[in-house]
Amino acid sequence: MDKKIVLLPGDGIGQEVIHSAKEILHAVAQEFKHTFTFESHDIGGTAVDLHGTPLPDSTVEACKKADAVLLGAVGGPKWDLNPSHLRPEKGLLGIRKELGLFANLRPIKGFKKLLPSSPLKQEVIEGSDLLIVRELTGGLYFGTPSERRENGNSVVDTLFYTRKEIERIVDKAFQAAMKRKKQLTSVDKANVLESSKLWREIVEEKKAAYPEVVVQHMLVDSTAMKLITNPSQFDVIVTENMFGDILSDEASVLTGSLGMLPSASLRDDGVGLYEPVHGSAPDIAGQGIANPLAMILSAALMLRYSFGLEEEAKLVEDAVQSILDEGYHTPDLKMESGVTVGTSEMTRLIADYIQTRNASSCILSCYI
Ligand SMILES: NC(=O)c1ccc[n+]([C@@H]2O[C@H](COP(=O)([O-])OP(=O)(O)OC[C@H]3O[C@@H](n4cnc5c(N)ncnc54)[C@H](O)[C@@H]3O)[C@@H](O)[C@H]2O)c1
Ligand SMILES: CC(C)[C@H](C(=O)O)[C@@H](O)C(=O)O
Ligand SMILES: [Mg+2]
Repeated sequence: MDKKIVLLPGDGIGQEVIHSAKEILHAVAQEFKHTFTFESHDIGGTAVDLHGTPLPDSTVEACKKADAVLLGAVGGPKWDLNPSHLRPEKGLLGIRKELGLFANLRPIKGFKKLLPSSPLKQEVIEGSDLLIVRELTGGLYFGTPSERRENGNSVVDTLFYTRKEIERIVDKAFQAAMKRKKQLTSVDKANVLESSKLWREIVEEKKAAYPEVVVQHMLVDSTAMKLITNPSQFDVIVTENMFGDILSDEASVLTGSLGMLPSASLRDDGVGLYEPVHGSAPDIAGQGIANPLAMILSAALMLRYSFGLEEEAKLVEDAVQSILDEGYHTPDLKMESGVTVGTSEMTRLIADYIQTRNASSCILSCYI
């Protein structure tokens, strides 16, 4: 299979973990005889510095022509005082909107051996395996006007959703639920927000088309509590843009680190941008200790969703589990015992596993 992949490293540890994804994809390509070609483009703060904008037209054009896009992370203190239109985060929101990536899938699955990154008890998190389906191109992030008024002394953000925007993400979530445990939790703030009332109405209407799916509505505040006290009650969660952003970072404690959560940002025709849930982590950038697994697992999602390469995706995921089973982990992860490694060593261990594991299964199949 021949595929053209655009890499958007961005800023901070985005620059480091994107190398890891590329190395893993090289290993996959070599083992399965695919041709993946890579093209890097600027986004975020790096693009502000080089081109005077967080999202150059050349980046948008390249992403539109690509078979898939991998993004590292954007942002950092260097750009914190930039005017709003030059903030690195505008580049990220811009590319999501330009590509029409309305559905952000954030799977949260604990890997064996990893301890939670908080004082949560191991038995609370055991068996938690959920999927947050986050609406990505609407809501507060994109509402207008969002500007200072009264000489800068008052401000407004608008939470705006159309029926169509809610319907398509709710459909996506029902479809995901049909492939999993047929259990859907729709999270909103319908006791206060009009947008949530419309959201709830639409979920109720859509139920008829998916009669096998058991649906519950939950308010976002109590969901935040239940997510870390009884996570195994959840399977698929669907929610609006900002609630999904906050709940997914919270849910990352179940997996041991924010550095473990991958995501796929999709539209309906298979076009996708794949990005870790974490940010540019300025506190550890440049030290070679960033956990590359969220980025590598995002590349696995790309193989599965954009290229239909299930075996390859599964091999990458198995490689991650096996290397963790052997006790190797980056400093952000906690284990009872094990060996602490940096970004490049962790990446090499996974690439080696992919190459040797696939070679041994090939030798075996040659003899059978
Ligand atoms: N998708 C994105 O590009 C994205 C996502 C979130 C935040 N951001 C941006 O990143 C910048 C920093 O934001 P923040 O500090 O609130 O969030 P962050 O996700 O960058 O970091 C939060 C904490 O998690 C740790 N962490 C995150 N990823 C890690 C990894 N792979 N390995 C080890 N530790 C990891 C960091 O060291 C930090 O202590 C901001 O400019 C923010 O806007 C970008
Ligand atoms: C950087 C920011 C705009 C972004 C978001 O809120 O969507 C990030 O937090 C994420 O989760 O991808
Ligand atoms: Mg976030």
